[in-house]
Amino acid sequence: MATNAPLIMRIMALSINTAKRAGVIIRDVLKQGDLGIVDKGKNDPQTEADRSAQRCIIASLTKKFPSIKIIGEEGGSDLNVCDDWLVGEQDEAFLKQICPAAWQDAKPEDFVIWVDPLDGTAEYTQGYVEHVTVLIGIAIKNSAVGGIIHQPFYKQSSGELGRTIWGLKGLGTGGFTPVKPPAGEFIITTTRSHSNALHQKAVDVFNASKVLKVGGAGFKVLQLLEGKAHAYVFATPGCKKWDTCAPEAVLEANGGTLTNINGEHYEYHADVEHVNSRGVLASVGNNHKELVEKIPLEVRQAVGAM
Ligand SMILES: Nc1ncnc2c1ncn2[C@@H]1O[C@H](COP(=O)(O)O)[C@@H](O)[C@H]1OP(=O)(O)O
Ligand SMILES: [Mg+2]
Ligand SMILES: [Mg+2]
Ligand SMILES: [Mg+2]
Repeated sequence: MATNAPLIMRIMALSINTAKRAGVIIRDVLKQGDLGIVDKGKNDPQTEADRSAQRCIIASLTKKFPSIKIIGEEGGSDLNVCDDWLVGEQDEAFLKQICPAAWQDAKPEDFVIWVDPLDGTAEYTQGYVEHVTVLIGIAIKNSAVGGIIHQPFYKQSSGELGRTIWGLKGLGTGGFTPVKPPAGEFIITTTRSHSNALHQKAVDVFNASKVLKVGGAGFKVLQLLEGKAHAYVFATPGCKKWDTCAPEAVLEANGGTLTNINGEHYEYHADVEHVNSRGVLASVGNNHKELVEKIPLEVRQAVGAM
């Protein structure tokens, strides 16, 4: 069964276990205490956990799927990793599911895998570890189709640390229970570390009943999926394709929508520009278009020109 399953199913099943292994690395680096922080730019830190988790993920996926294009946030990594970091086992429970017909015949050259080994690095270095996620996004022919969002520091009721959420368009989601956000309120989730005056203007026009400021694209989309917020607004460039590919796929597999602030989907082919230059707008209801129209034209024009 496992080796005969369609490629997308095998990639998803290996990515689930690889994201979990990366989560262990992220917890271990924090435990050991020396984060090895390097500044890549303004408000853009990288730690030993980002570097090591990326090596683990890319080495494992490359070994099993050598002809598939993989793009990771931390650039070209040394893939000569210890055996302990090489994940070869696929998640068997995931493989038992039926592959949606649309993806059954996808070939290696149709795929791009977008890897954010640690989303929410600023929050990781500041102790907001529950905002941290590992993101593995799977694009087929330009579109975000499948995604894994692993939360290394999520405390399960059993006491176990970490949980792994997946989504595949046409199949659905797993690893959590989707909840609808409360009716009669409008709660926005947004950045806590990359705001500016223009972005704030876009948030303000919604006149939200509550604005949650949290780190990471993965964590914000989880808040939408678990009914903590109605919309995710990020009206500034800065996040990249590896930040949105997995969250977009998981959210949309559950009926939500993730686009730029003009309501257009991003493209995820191998040659696309990495920056999401027109920000992010994500929602769970069926009023995405209305939300887009609320963002003032001057904000949309200014974000597009940044
Ligand atoms: N200006 C920026 N420079 C670099 N990364 C950014 C920037 N803005 C957002 N990001 C990435 O998008 C994620 C979501 O942004 P925010 O938390 O501000 O809403 C951040 O955790 C960060 O990912 P990462 O932590 O993987 O570098
Ligand atoms: Mg980063
Ligand atoms: Mg990120
Ligand atoms: Mg990252």
